[in-house]
Amino acid sequence: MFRDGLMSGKKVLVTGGGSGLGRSFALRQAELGAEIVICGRRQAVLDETAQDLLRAGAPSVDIFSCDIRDAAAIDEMFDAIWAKGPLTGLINNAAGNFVARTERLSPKAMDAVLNIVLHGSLYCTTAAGRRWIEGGQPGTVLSVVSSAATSGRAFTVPSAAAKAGVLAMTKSLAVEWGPYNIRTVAVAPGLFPTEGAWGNLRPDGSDKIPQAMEVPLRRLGDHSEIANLVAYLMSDEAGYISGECVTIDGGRDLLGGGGSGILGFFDFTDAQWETARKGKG
Ligand SMILES: CCCCC/C=C/C(=O)SCCNC(=O)CCNC(=O)[C@H](O)C(C)(C)COP(=O)(O)OP(=O)(O)OC[C@H]1O[C@@H](n2cnc3c(N)ncnc32)[C@H](O)[C@@H]1OP(=O)(O)O
Ligand SMILES: NC(=O)C1=CN([C@@H]2O[C@H](COP(=O)(O)OP(=O)(O)OC[C@H]3O[C@@H](n4cnc5c(N)ncnc54)[C@H](OP(=O)(O)O)[C@@H]3O)[C@@H](O)[C@H]2O)C=CC1
Repeated sequence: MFRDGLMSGKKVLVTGGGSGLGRSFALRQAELGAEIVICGRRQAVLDETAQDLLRAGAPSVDIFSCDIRDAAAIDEMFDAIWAKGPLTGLINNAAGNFVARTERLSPKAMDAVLNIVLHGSLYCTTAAGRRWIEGGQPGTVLSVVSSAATSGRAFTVPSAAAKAGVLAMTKSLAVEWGPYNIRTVAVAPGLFPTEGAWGNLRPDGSDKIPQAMEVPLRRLGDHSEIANLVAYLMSDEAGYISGECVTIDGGRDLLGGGGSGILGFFDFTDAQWETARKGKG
């Protein structure tokens, strides 16, 4: 799909790059020739993925055990990265999320999500941007949000609020940092199975309909599809795209806009449609 070496000369930090979608983003860019840095809280996960990244072709891989809720730890990590050579890109991917009734959330529970998604992304973005501006270097920040950033989502309110903040950050900085040749972009994934998302967000009994029925294309996303989109957006081929959020969800968000009450219509028979047309449904 891409020319060989599309990402040669690039050095990209993927937060939460040890597992889930972040791992897939890192692997795809490694295949395309980028130097990769990943961070997360679990050292063993990072160690294992680092080996996979080298096998995939990354010219170099660095790993940092770093909790992105901790601004000082992030600064230390960025100093250590820069000591070996500046990043050209940052992917704000790490996230925390769980389903809960919002009125029952404790302040700590709200903070657990907001501190990772909103504060962590802002800390990492400013840590990179400050260094790029001081060094007169260009850069790209890609943040992984969700359609909840624009449409909201019941039962995951701290995550929806945090993702909305990250999207606002993306659009704001596209303007403020554009003159420094720093691009800020976002992707809004639909359903891409990962242990983290499915473990925290899809408890038994929560699926009233088969998951694929939530999606107009009638299937869940494949990691390669979003990893290719992310690689393109991180590459120089996307050099004139900034402040934009690309939704990659098989049309799911548009369906949500119709409300869950429309789901039954997909199985309507001709007779049912005829009855509805006559106002007897
Ligand atoms: C399928 C559709 C996809 C939609 C968009 C997808 C978005 C995603 O982000 S998917 C990514 C999901 N992945 C993860 O969440 C992985 C990382 N998650 C975590 O580390 C934890 O789940 C965390 C977010 C809770 C943070 O962990 P930690 O800092 O260790 O937090 P504690 O376990 O100490 O809990 C802090 C606080 O939160 C309360 N809490 C935790 N889970 C729940 C819950 N399910 N319901 C209600 N409250 C919860 C916990 O009780 C603590 O509060 P206090 O009791 O007041 O101390
Ligand atoms: N999967 C999906 O369908 C969707 C995903 N998304 C978004 O995509 C991104 C990836 O999601 P997904 O791969 O499913 O999630 P996972 O839970 O599978 O992965 C999350 C990653 O973030 C890391 N992480 C979590 N908290 C921290 C922290 N405090 N500091 C550093 N690293 C942390 C985790 O590593 P560790 O635990 O070792 O710290 C893990 O590697 C997220 O931004 C999510 O909101 C959006 C919509 C749908």
